[in-house]
Amino acid sequence: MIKPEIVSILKNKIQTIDLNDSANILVGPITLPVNLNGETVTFKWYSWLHVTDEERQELAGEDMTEKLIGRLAGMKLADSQQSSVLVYGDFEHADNALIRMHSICHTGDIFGSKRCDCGYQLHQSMKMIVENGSGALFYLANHEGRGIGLFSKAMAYLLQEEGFDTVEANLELGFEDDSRSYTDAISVLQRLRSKPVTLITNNPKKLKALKAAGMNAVKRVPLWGDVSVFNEKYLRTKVLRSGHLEAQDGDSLPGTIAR
Ligand SMILES: Nc1nc2c(ncn2[C@@H]2O[C@H](COP(=O)(O)OP(=O)(O)OP(=O)(O)O)[C@@H](O)[C@H]2O)c(=O)[nH]1
Repeated sequence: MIKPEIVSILKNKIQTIDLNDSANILVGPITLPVNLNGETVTFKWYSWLHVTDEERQELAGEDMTEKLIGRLAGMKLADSQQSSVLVYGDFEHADNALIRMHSICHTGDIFGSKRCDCGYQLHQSMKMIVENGSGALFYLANHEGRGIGLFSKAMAYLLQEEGFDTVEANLELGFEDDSRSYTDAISVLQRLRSKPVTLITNNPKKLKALKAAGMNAVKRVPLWGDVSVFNEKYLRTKVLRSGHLEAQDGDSLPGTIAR
């Protein structure tokens, strides 16, 4: 039996976002003070849970929060992946909002690996959002290795140590180069803001995904940086093989990544 006071604390912080054949259950906002380059910056944090159509129907009704809490302990959510979003400023109403759709990178974001530019992009985009005054960083937890998962990424890294590039390594292991979906994140974005956004990315596929979801007024700002001998080939492969838009004069870096 879930105590009524527990339900009443959580009820107003849980909402369902319906998709065609499934749903996302969004929880938040939660106050999240973050250490950003030595300064404390306060974000509003949300996480969401993707549920199937069947689960949505089972949870439906006035007592949805109670039913959800009742199932939570049995759902083994730590064994799967849930994504989240850090929101800054008056995200719903601000005229200019910067968005980052950041694919999880255990090695780059957590360990600070220099084999990719992910850790740099994560921290730099948080900084850009705060400097802009409004924005959101979506941290997409089922995107590891451009959708192949951490274990497979470890295997892909071993192939890369033998000379395969990042795209070839994915293909040799039986994956597509890029199998990421932005549908869930876009549904959350559309719930939190209906005005135009500017996307921080070098990847035109991300812009295309937002436009395909009906968000026509989307602009882009590039984000290149932290180029080193360890990731130069990886970055060049993104431009040459994965369709990333190369740096222009005036972008932070890298002059070395040329066609
Ligand atoms: N399969 C594979 N994935 C990698 C490798 N290095 C980084 N990643 C993953 O690539 C994802 C980031 O994708 P990128 O192609 O670097 O960049 P992007 O997100 O498409 O584009 P930007 O928005 O410009 O950053 C993260 O999920 C990383 O885990 C690699 O060598 N092989």
